[in-house]
Amino acid sequence: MIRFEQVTKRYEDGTTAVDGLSFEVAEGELVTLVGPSGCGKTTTMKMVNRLTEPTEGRIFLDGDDISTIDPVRLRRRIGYVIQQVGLFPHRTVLENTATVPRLLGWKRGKGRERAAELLDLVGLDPSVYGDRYPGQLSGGQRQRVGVARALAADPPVLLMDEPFGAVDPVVRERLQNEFLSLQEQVRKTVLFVTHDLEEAVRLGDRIAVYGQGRIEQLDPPATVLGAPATPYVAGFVGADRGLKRLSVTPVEESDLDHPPAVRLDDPLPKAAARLRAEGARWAVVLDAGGRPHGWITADDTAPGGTGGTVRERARRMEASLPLGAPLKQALAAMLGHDAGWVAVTGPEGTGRLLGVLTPARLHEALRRSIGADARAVPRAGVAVESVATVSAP
Ligand SMILES: Nc1ncnc2c1ncn2[C@@H]1O[C@H](COP(=O)(O)OP(=O)(O)OP(=O)(O)O)[C@@H](O)[C@H]1O
Repeated sequence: MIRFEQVTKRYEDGTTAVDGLSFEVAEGELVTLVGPSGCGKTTTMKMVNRLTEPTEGRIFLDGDDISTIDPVRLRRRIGYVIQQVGLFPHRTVLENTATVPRLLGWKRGKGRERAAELLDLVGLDPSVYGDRYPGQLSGGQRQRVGVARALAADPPVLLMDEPFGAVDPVVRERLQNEFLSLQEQVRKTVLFVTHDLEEAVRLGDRIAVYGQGRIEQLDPPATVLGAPATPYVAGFVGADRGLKRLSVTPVEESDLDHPPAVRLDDPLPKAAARLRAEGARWAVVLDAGGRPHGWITADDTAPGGTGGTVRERARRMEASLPLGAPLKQALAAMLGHDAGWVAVTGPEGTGRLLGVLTPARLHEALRRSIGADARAVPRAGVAVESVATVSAP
């Protein structure tokens, strides 16, 4: 959806803000850009909507080289949310939200209808807030209007530059949660700049960790925390802090998925029927005691002539851990076995399968852990970044 090809940006004074950047963001994916001040995050964003032009390299949006698209038309395809929301002070919330539809020449009624819909979507009742002026809103409410306004023309892409940077930690957490559920509904392709690692972990499908002008690692949050690609990334995630987060968060029963399970001694047609009935592409294979043995795909169960049992076609998978084990152990098992899931067993001693943990669910568990910590800290005087000081003993 968005593709950077060897993009470099040198400002006139000789500063190289971005240096040979190549990466891709898939449709509907949310990638957070995180890194220290001045490492080129904002420059990266501004090149996407052509507020800044690259010195070298090319950027593609949905396959189109953006240097060939008129900037005004380009920006209609891209919503932009920044920290200083930039609402017009003398226009009402509804009018502010309808800015882009109006610029696009929509009929006034249609624009206002759409604006009201969006205010609702970001949790602001249009009948209460629509006629207010920005000065009559809290900081968090203003940010919500900023998000609603960026979504007004339904652009496929959103660029968000520290959108929640100016609000206090409690409001920020609420805005993050709201934005996550909003994103589940609208599934935009999002580039999200933050200097806050926790925010990056919580929101990102993947995190791009910036060094000076370049991306040091672009991976799902759990991988960035658990397996930093370079010493720089390890330093940035603060070995202690990131690993502690994974080390102190246990795998819980609610984190588990439950794919169909078949037994080693089941006849293949029975396994095939089970998979068909559940519309699944694979099943966990259990031994006679209900302990995980491995897995089998729907293709593996396809009739091969003589029938036979699951045992003959099952694939071995040894990544397994007990319920309550830390996420770090789960991640290590996934990475160690190059597996897309790990078997989770319990209760104590029996080794019986309870369910499986996938990378996506591991990420959710991480989010849960961050959320729980954020709620546990007192409202005043706490920097949301200080995971090390608020993590469980
Ligand atoms: N218009 C400009 N002219 C010259 N240098 C600039 C300009 N804009 C940015 N820079 C420099 O480019 C580098 C990258 O800046 P950029 O704003 O992209 O960083 P950032 O990672 O977004 O930082 P922050 O987190 O502080 O916003 C910095 O060294 C900055 O001083």
